[in-house]
Amino acid sequence: MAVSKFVMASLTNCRPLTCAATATASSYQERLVPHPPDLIKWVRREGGFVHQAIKISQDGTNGHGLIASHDIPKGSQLIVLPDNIPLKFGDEDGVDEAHSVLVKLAQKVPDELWAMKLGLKLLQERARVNSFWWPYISNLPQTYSVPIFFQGEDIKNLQYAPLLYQVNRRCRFLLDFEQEVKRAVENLKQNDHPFDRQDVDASSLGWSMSAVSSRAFRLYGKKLPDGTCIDAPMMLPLIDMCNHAFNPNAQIIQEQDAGSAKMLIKAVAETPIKQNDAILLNYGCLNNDLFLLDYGFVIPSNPYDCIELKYDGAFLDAASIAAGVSSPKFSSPAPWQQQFLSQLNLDGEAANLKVTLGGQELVDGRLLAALRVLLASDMEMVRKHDMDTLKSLSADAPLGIANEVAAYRTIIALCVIALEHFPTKIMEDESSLRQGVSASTELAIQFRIQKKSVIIDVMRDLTRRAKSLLSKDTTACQG
Ligand SMILES: C[S@@+](CC[C@H](N)C(=O)[O-])C[C@H]1O[C@@H](n2cnc3c(N)ncnc32)[C@H](O)[C@@H]1O
Repeated sequence: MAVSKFVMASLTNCRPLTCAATATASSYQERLVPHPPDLIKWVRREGGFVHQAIKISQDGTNGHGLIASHDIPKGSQLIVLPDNIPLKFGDEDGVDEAHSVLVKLAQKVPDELWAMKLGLKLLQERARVNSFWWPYISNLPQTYSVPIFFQGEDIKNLQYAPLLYQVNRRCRFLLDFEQEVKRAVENLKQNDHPFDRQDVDASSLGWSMSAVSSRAFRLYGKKLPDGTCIDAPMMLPLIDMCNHAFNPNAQIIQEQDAGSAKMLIKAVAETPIKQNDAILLNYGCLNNDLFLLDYGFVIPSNPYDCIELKYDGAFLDAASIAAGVSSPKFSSPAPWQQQFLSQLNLDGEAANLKVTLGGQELVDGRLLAALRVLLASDMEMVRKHDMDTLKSLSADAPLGIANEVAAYRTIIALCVIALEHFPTKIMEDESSLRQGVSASTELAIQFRIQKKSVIIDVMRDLTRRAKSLLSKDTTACQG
């Protein structure tokens, strides 16, 4: 269920909350208006600082970006934003009716969709004719490549149930929230209306949620009387033109302004930056699900990408039989094994059955411990080890080589089953890409290729580990 593309507004003499109807690779570059104001000049005019070597580049493959027009030494300030420039959802917006409607609507947004809360404020400013932030907002992309805007076929093309679930959840939320917004504003007077009496639909809500999820940073917000600060998402004009890298050359820091209690937000060079280098920030060590859902891109060979599986006894029995384990106990664990499963929160009413493969951990510690324990027959031997050792892949076969190899082989069999669940093979996906497809189909296919690659990498790694253990075992027997 994709949110339909933006509808045309019929309102005049206002800032319409509409967008382009079709998204192509080049439309992701297009801005809300054809020739938006110069963002660098605006930031300087409003009291911010922009290093003279910082320029906006419009010819990158990742949309607009910032580049250095000459070398910049490490530690240099690149951009400094005073407190008035970031766009936040704050108390300082006053206590008028329009703001209180916005606050009430924001309270109805679930926490994990925090981007929608700030999105309401962004939409309000987008609709406001004399918004202070118009020079910034008009420079925002017109469309986003996040999957809530994919056609149904491309959502299916993702082929990965946990992501399909998230996309459907977001689409359903936006469609319901559209009704919520309509009800909240239907009888309001022009002056009290948060969106200048414009129609807000699921598409415009989706636009603002995506603008925020792909550009906002979670920083320290308001200072509380006890001196601590609450975490607040904010949009950082110009700084948010930086694209992402896991090895960035810039970072964001917050500092108290010497002359006031207000915070300054700075982008600072973390490494020396060479002429023509892109200025890059790390958006976070995220898997491709989050990069695609929130930012609309996929990172090839992402070291943090992983696949999600459900811990299921019958499924694990099938996998371990396929791996050559005789009479596995996953669906009928002994009471002492069940106790371990409860300790791992893999059994019981409030169990969390989600486990992962890939990423930094390679095998979810809880899954590895469960496999080691359920494939063991000697309770005393298991009880000699603490849980951290049983969960750690770096622990050297804590329950013996045969147990360890059986655990690895079971995971490899799980991987084979998981791969078989994808309707296409990587070779077929690559062939589809070569034939030429739309931007969103390409993104969906790249996403699923990466998921399959994660599984294959886990299989390769565990096969290598099993071989190495078995060769150690043979050497020990011979010695
Ligand atoms: C904070 S904005 C950066 C500025 C943006 N490129 C623009 O045109 O306004 C984040 C967006 O930039 C793009 N982007 C950033 N880093 C990227 C990367 N490493 N690969 C692909 N797209 C990237 C994605 O569209 C993402 O949603």
